[in-house]
Amino acid sequence: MVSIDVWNASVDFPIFDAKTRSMKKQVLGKVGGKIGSDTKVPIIEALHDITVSLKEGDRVGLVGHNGAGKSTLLRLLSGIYEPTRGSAKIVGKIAPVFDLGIGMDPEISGLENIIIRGLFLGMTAKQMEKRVDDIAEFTELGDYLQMPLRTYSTGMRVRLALGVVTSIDPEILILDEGIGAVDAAFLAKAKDRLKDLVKRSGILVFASHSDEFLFELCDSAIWMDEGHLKQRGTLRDVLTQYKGRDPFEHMSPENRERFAVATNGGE
Ligand SMILES: Nc1ncnc2c1ncn2[C@@H]1O[C@H](COP(=O)(O)OP(=O)(O)OP(=O)(O)O)[C@@H](O)[C@H]1O
Repeated sequence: MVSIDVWNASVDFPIFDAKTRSMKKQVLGKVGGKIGSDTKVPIIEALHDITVSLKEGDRVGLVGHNGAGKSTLLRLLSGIYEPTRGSAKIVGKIAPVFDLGIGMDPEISGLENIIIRGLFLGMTAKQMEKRVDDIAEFTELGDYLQMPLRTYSTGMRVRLALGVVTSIDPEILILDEGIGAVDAAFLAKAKDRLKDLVKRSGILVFASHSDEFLFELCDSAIWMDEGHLKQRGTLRDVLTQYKGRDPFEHMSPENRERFAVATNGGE
């Protein structure tokens, strides 16, 4: 069984390059951090006293303003950051997808990159070889897959990366919003694959600014605010508090109906 448990965790970033008094003031004024008492180095407390428990089947959206601590929390939940104070326990294999392009080598072909990227996401070479044809078909890149990645346009790279990411079998899937940065037509095609990917995952945590995308993939949510966990609840409740209005108000009737059934068991 997969699980993530975080107890009273804080994550601090010391800012060593803010040496002058005025620069320290500027840094701290912006983010409301605090000066470390021993070192006089300004410290930004990106996460403050977070306690959260995630278990098999959880599909959690992460919302909050810029700088609220979403990316830092995703990295804490992935085991990439250790808490400065408090503790974190992760049971399960993590597939962190923060940047679609990461782990791609521009000098090798698209086909070779499919295997390499899969390895980065915790798959074996054998597993990836079985999926290459399916990924190739999805990307619609044809003969380009034999060419080095540096010859691809940005959009072509995103297709390749999205094809690989949606082919894996993650125990814990941690997605940052960059995944939405694909052209709309291709995203529509990727949506079903993304939904299947989420179905295969034990736990999903997904940071996004898009209500519709959140409703597609998540049923509950966490609202981060200035490094604090402000609210955890159903996706609809959290978005209503966070945005000050019910997200269903501005949705198409079809989506409203679809998401209401998925999240609240009907309105
Ligand atoms: N490596 C780092 N070094 C110093 N400060 C950092 C670092 N990473 C994040 N921070 C600071 O921690 C705070 C939280 O940042 P984080 O990136 O987690 O926010 P976010 O909610 O993901 O924002 P966004 O929506 O803009 O991506 C910010 O004040 C940010 O400046």
